Amino acid sequence: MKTLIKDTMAVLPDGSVKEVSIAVDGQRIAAVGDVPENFSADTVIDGKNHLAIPGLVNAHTHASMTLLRSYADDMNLMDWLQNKIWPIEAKMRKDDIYWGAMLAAVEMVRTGTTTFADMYGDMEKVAEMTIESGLRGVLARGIIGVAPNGEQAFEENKTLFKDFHGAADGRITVMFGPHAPYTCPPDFLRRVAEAAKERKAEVHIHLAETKGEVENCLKEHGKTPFGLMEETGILDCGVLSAHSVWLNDDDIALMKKYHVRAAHNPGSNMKLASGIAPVPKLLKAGVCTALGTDGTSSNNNLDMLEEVRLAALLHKVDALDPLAVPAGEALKMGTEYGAEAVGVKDAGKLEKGALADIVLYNMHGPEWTPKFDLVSLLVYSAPSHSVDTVMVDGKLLMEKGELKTLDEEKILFEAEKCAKRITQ
Ligand SMILES: CSC[C@H]1O[C@@H](n2cnc3c(O)ncnc32)[C@H](O)[C@@H]1O
Ligand SMILES: [Zn+2]
Repeated sequence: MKTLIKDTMAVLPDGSVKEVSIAVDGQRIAAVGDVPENFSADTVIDGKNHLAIPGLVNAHTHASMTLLRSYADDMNLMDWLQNKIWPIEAKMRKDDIYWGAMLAAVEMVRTGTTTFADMYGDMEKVAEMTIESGLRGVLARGIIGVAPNGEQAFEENKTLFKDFHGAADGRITVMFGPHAPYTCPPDFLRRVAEAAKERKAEVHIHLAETKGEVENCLKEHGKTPFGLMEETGILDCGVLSAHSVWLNDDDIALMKKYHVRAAHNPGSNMKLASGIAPVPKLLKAGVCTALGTDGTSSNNNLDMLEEVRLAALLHKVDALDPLAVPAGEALKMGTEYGAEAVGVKDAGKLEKGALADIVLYNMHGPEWTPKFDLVSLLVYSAPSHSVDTVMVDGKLLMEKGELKTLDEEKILFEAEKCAKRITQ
């Protein structure tokens, strides 16, 4: 299957914006500009007055938590988890996970996300969503490593890896998902590290999210969460570290040494009042720092353009420096660095040979007018409903606002039904 996106404005890997045509052949980009004259496309997309970017990467979420959107707000992390979220998650069945994930898929495609890194239970249902929607998914079975379900969750993560790693033409990869240092004891983490290493799998974990987590970790283990991860062997596996808010210089040095990738969640960190991650410091230290929404009960949506905007704004006001995270760097965090963080090779850039994960914004409308600087318009002004066309792996998931793989009305209906049942 060959597609030509003709005469679109495009954000290129060096940050410049140019008018080009983009040729896609199978899963990959065949040319950006200088399209060979004999390129015979099956589909031609008119790119005039559109802006093309590499697809947005949500580097940390819990897709099926869409069912819990607006269920528990204005609480801090541990109060929210222990008193509202964990009790209701205990009532969720496989069907709920599936329809919650499908609801997330609709929202992700509509807002320009092409890859998501997910951690939850019953992840074979999220794999099903990934296969059906056409999205790219980096899936981990979230493991709370204590009785009564720790061992079973660990086994389920191994099964998930066996059944789905590399599935859907390589669109699915599987990681191990020990939830956090405060839910997984050190010996359990050691076993997870061994299992991950045996399979050459990576680890997705919440680390250093709150001040209390770090204080308790120091009290109980005499080490920070990152120090503990080094001791237990988790850092040897390749780690996607969600949050990474409360870090000292030694933690940042460990992140650099072990090539830990941070998934910064500005919306969730603000809403749960967790703190402000030292993002400019991480970027300066050369730590790959991507963006995530977290689940929609702590955000409360999956709109990655909003996270790009929050990242650009939050760190300016925190550092009292308008250059702390410039617009172009924030966009890279949501695209190029995102692809690197979740371990998807050859993605996150509009260049020849890259995976064809492409989002087109329709630039007609007040928020896109006038057009001095298209990256500035995208990061500081554009509404996500101007996402017009979404391609993953060379296949169109949305064209001119029309979803190609998902039955939106049925999904909204079923998700509403599931949410009512679990909250009754
Ligand atoms: C065991 S599956 C994953 C688990 O993580 C919970 N969760 C959602 N958001 C956060 C967060 O910000 N920090 C820690 N844990 C979080 C989710 O509800 C699932 O129980
Ligand atoms: Zn999370």
